[in-house]
Amino acid sequence: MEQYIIKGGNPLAGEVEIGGAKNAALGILAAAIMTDETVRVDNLPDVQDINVLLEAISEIGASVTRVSRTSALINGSGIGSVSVDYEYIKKIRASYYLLGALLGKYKKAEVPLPGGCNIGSRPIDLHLKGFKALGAKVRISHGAIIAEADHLRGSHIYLDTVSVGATINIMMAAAMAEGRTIIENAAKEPHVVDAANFLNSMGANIKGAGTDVIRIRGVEKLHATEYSIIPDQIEAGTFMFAAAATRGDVIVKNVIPKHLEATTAKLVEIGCEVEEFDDAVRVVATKRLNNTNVKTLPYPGYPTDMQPQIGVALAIAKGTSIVTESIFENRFKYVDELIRMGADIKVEGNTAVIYGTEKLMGARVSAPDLRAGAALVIAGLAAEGITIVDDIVYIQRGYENFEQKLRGLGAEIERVSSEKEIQKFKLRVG
Ligand SMILES: CC(=O)N[C@H]1[C@@H](OP(=O)(O)OP(=O)(O)OC[C@H]2O[C@@H](n3ccc(=O)[nH]c3=O)[C@H](O)[C@@H]2O)O[C@H](CO)[C@@H](O)[C@@H]1O
Ligand SMILES: C=C(OP(=O)(O)O)C(=O)O
Repeated sequence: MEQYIIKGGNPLAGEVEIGGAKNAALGILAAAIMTDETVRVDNLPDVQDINVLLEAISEIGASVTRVSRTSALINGSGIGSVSVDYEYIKKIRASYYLLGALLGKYKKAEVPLPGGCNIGSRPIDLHLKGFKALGAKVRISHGAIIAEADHLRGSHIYLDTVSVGATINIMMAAAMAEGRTIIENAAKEPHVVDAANFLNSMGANIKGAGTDVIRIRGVEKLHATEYSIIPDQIEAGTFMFAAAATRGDVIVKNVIPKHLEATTAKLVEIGCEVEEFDDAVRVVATKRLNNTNVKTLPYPGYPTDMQPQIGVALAIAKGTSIVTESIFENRFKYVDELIRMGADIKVEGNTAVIYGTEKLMGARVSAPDLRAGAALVIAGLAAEGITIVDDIVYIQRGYENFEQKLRGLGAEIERVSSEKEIQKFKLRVG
């Protein structure tokens, strides 16, 4: 079991390069198997979830060639099975994208129920409702979802909750259905747009992605493409809050500033300077942060995947802040760990009332999930003394070279796996 050990107190300073968006890449890699021609995907993030999905698609017969750390060639012509039976696939949320991809291409898919971070009950009823509207029969058998159809036919689908996963999944299946599909109340996240752009580059006919009405004209075949994934706005936002919480000065490079608007607005509100460039943002925090209120919402609202990170910053801000989580019911698990570091936070239902404290103290804490884990690392960087974060396997699901990137900004952080290494770090940092 690996841990991060951190000596806090250094303001982060310098430049950090952001990788490709995990949640866009997961949809795009699943969609890549929808053609029998070779697809090249660039700017893949080098994270655990991507490796798991690539293994899963090669397990069903697709050929996957890693041409570099961040690029892969995928050819779906050899797929011999539409049944995804891979022991790790259950661990990732995005395994559900193989349903839409396989159903669209082969009109049949059998995929284990998805896993992912335990941040709420996370039903996939809307995905299944969409597949059914396209004419598929859907059943659950022995922990797997089986969806099949003689023909998929375009349909008018209204999503009663805004869902990123359902929007992308239905878009994939509908891309190869007969006729026209309209998805209403679609999610507008940048990764929805990226998945649509990718499918269009393969010959799909999808219009309106990025608005709440997506129109899809089904095509019979998709073809080869070369595509580069958008930058990860959540990784970027995490570094922006790390800069803020440590009163640092960080240039976050290779981003699309427009995708960071909600994060930037909150950083400015709590007293940071945020300078925007064409493909970078600079975050400067020179004094103690101010309090604010924030509510998570679908894009372009403040992202739920950035909720724990702002929670940590507000824990050391002046005054009282209120954080409302409106997407997932179980996303405050980092709060108990933060309290162990000296934070003063009360959670009631989907609201956390954060009474800012002057400083946090290093402690041994556990990452309860991906973003909460990253937030606890930020807490450790801002805290006085040594913090050890356990269960970093969650963090590795979504952050590439996290500790190297932080070290590049002056953080004292090591990935360790034994008591001996912990002692060595403590001796070194004094
Ligand atoms: C792999 C991936 O991209 N994960 C992201 C994706 O998760 P995921 O695709 O699971 O999230 P959704 O956007 O689907 O979920 C939004 C809300 O809709 C509800 N819902 C969703 C589907 C459904 O069939 N029925 C239903 O009720 C969920 O419980 C939740 O309350 O979007 C979330 C919201 O931006 C992010 O936090 C996750 O990081
Ligand atoms: C919650 C996340 O991932 P997943 O949906 O894959 O669990 C995330 O990326 O923050």
